[in-house]
Amino acid sequence: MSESKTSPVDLNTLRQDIDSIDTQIHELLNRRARCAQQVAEVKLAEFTAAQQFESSGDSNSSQQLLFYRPEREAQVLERVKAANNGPLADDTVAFIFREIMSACLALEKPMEVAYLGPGGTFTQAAALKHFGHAVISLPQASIDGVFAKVESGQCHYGVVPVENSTEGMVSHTLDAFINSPLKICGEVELRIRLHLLVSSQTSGKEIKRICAHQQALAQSRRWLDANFPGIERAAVSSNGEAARMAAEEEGVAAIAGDLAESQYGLQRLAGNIEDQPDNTTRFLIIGRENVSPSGRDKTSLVVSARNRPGALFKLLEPFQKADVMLTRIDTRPSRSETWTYVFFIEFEGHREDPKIIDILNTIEQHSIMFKVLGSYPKAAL
Ligand SMILES: C=C(O[C@@H]1C=C(C(=O)O)C=C[C@H]1O)C(=O)O
Repeated sequence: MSESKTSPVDLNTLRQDIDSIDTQIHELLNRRARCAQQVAEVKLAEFTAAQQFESSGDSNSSQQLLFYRPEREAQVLERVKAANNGPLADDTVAFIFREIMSACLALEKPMEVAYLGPGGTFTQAAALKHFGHAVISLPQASIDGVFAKVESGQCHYGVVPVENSTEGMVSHTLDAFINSPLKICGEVELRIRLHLLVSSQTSGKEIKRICAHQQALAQSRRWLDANFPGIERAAVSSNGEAARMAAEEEGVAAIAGDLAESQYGLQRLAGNIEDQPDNTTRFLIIGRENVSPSGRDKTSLVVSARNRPGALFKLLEPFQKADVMLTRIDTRPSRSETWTYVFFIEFEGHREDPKIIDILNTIEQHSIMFKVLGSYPKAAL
């Protein structure tokens, strides 16, 4: 005879248990929030003391930057994942703690994050995944617009797409870095799941036109050929814009993600219609401050060498000698001189690690242009 038959657990008792656990979680959450507030007070006191010596009058904006510590947040997320014994999945607990930290930090004043808009795009989803939902996310019309908002100090951080697993690099983002003083402060990876969405007025009726960003159309082309042959497809400026059109025009369907679906109150006719099941986009967090080491970091570098035999080899050799893992390398034509190239190199480690300092010094000697774009924690979610 099974255990549950001899001593059936009563539903009411279970619910009382849940209520009592919730009360404890609630108390602990507020205890944690008070602790985070105290950390903020300590940081502010240290900052104010340091300023008395430097006397560089500073704004509210940089006070907010003082409270937010990307490397510490990455460590918290890694720690909860490592300590997790289930039944909740590691990623699930990390997401919950992501939101807890976001809410604690927003007690001071929510951070403002610029992203490539409009609302409902995957870049907004990436911003919320990285910072949690307590930030204020502000849509910008272009990648340059995102850089400008952060450079001017109007926003604390920015989020821009940098590469897609099926479509390759977003070259505009790489080019923007070359002339910008901003630093890479983090990275986010997002599984891109595309859905066919319609408004309630279109649901059940004929679809006359399917709108989406050209990348989303390309990423679901085979599915569309099989399921909607002969229906007009229109490329629009973003998935968010496609969702807005579907919400307003009868007979229009959009291909977009979860966030656009909920923001525009659309219905899902078909889910996960992307042709590549592991379709992923990587985004970068850009900011004005360097990030301290978290222990699990990456560094991005842009460098240009004299155009002569073995130039690229000379740039890469120090990594091999020091046994440092390269995570990506890309080439872009240099804007200043025809047929010269700049290389974007990404590798594991932080610019303050002694081994990395040596590598960077060697590379700088072999290059005509050299710029560390930033060291930042590897994506933890
Ligand atoms: C509490 C701190 O400050 C902020 C809040 C954090 C949190 O809630 O865990 C973590 C890092 C910071 O963004 C801290 O630096 O420890």
